[in-house]
This record gives sequence, structure tokens and C-alpha cells, in this order.
Amino acid sequence: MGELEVRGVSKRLGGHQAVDDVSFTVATGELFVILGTSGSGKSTLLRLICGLERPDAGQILLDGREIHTLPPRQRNLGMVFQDYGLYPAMDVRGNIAYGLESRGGLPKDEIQRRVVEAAGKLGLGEMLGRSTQDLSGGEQQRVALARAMVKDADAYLFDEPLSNLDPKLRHHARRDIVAVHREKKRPSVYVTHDQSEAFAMADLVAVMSHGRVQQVSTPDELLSAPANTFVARFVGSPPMNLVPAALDGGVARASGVEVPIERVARSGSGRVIVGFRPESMRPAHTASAALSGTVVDVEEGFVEQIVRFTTGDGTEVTAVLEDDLPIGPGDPVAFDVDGHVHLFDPVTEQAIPRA
Ligand SMILES: Nc1ncnc2c1ncn2[C@@H]1O[C@H](COP(=O)(O)OP(=O)(O)OP(=O)(O)O)[C@@H](O)[C@H]1O
Repeated sequence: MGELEVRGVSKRLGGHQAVDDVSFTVATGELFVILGTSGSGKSTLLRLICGLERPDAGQILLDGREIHTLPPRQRNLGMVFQDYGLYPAMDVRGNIAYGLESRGGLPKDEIQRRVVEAAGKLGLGEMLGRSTQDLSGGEQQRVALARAMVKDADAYLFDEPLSNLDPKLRHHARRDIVAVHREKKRPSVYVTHDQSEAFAMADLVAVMSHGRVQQVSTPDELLSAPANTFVARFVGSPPMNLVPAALDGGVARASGVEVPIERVARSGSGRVIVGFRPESMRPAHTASAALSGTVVDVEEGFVEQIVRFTTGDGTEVTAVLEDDLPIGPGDPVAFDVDGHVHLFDPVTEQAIPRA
């Protein structure tokens, strides 16, 4: 009971397939993050769930009941959007209470009790009489959060609510949002393009690209088992290296590449894309190295060195090293891969399952 289900939902906007056959289920008490690049369809999906758009196909169910045909007000959702949608003519108290008052049915003193309680939890207790126009971005964000919190909504939706905040405030605000979510014990859907935000907050992440869900899994699984090359390139910083190679027995081979693979891949064409994380690379002796090439550039980070080089056929590879190498652009370089090697089909770009 209590789950939010999106079933085969599609939406065209301006001749463009903004959302394309999307399905997922958010269990009650689960924080489900939709992560994707700009234009991938994240906001449209949220607008479909809250009723600002109608789907061309598919259904949206909450607690097993169809909601995609209901007007927004009847869906009983708590929402926090990027621009917060606060009313400038009302003070903080009025903004927090607005959703409850406009819905009707609750006595005035109960509304007042909830407003004071939510404001207290979010550090707004002293600001109830202030105009929202005089508040900082972080304070406005907390008013929007308090407004969602006072409602007994059946599900909560967040559309990039932290994008106007500076990094320090964002960190704090993340915790506020997770705390509200945990208290409500309802399904929550949170949209962001920021993977560190997604990884810090999510129970499950759906990665979106071009209107489609590419993978739904835990943050750890996105890193350890990306479903396809899009997810492999998108998740992690720097992202996974992807090198086209030919299968030759237990080795994936290309010019400057001889990567031993753990299993025989079921790739009909005999070609694969080999994937390995930049952090799994170790300097090696040239003669026996899995990868060799020429350094393009070297970046000194706070705690690590990032080396970019090209293999013999021009594929760019990135290595993240704990100890600095005395190298620079144009130098020869060689590495072994000390970690899991992922394999992808070069035609479908899907991960090749373990044999
Ligand atoms: N009203 C509209 N008319 C026409 N096209 C639209 C409309 N709204 C969105 N689109 C298009 O649909 C696609 C998905 O847009 P959407 O806003 O859902 O993406 P998003 O992932 O939320 O992006 P962002 O992170 O930039 O907000 C985009 O290509 C966008 O240009």
C-alpha cells in the first residue's frame, strides 16, 4: 500500500518525445531520484505526476488508484519546485498555511499548530511574520519545504529544489529534505541533474536520457553495474573509460590495449567495448602493460593526479592515481587495470551479462 506507480507513460511536446514509455514504482517511504541531463524529460515526468500535463499514453497510480485523469488539486501531492512558488503578498506564516487553508476542512487552530511545528523544525520559528521577499534563497527554500511538510500528502515531489542555493546551504538543505521525507514515510520523487545530490539522498535512482529511463538501481549498483554505455559515461567523476576492442581468447585487444577479461563475452561480432574505472588503473612496466599510450595532459588534484592519455588508435583514457608520476604531455605511459572490467556490446551499447 501507499506506492506510486508510473506505467508506460509517454508525452510529446512541440513535436518532441519528451517522455517515452517510462515505467517505475516508488515504494512507500522510498526516496526515488530521477537523474538526467538537461532536456532528458525529468521535469515533464514530474509535471505528469502532479497533473500539470496529461500523458498521451500510460497510467499513473497512487495507492493503487488512477490519478492521471484527476485535476492537480485532487491528487493530494506535496510539491517543492525550483522557483519555490511563494506568494510575495503573504508573510511566511501565510505561505506555509496556504495549501491547508485553500483545501479547507481543517480547523484554524490545527492549521496554526502545524505551521508553528513545521516552521520550528526548519528553523523558521522566528520568521513567521516576515515577508518572503526579504528572505535569503535558503530561507525561501525552507518556507517552500515547510509548506509541503504541513500537508498530509500521499506523495511528495521535488523538482531541483536546491539549484538556487550555494554549495554550503545545499548540503544543509539536502538533510532537511531527507528528514522531511523520513518523517512523512510516503513515496518521494526527487528530480536533479546533480549526481552527487542523487547519490547522497537516493534509495533508488532512475537515470534518464532522451525521455527514456536507462536504468533504475541503487547508487552503488549504478557505479558497479551500469546497464549500458550511456550510464557508464554519465555516472562517476571522471567517468568510466570505454575502449573499443576485439575479443581474442581471454584478452580484449586494440592498438596499445591488451586487457585480460574475467569471462568469455557473448558478443557475436567478436568486438566489445571494454569499460574500467579511472581509479582502478595502476602504473605498469611497458612490456607487459594492459594499456599504453601518450600523455595528453596531467591535472594535479587535491589528493590525486589525473592523467589523460591516448592509446595507439587514438582512444582517450583517463587514470586517477594516488601517487604522482613525474610525467607531462607527450610522454609515453603504461598502466594495468586493477579492478573489475566491464564489457558492453558495441552495437546495442548494452552491458554484456556475466557468463
Ligand atoms: N512546453 C514545451 N513545448 C515544447 N517542448 C517542450 C516543452 N517543455 C519541454 N519541452 C521539451 O521536452 C524535453 C524535455 O524537457 P524537460 O523540461 O522535461 O527536461 P529536463 O530533463 O527537466 O531538463 P532541465 O534539467 O533542463 O530542466 C526537452 O527537449 C524540452 O525542450
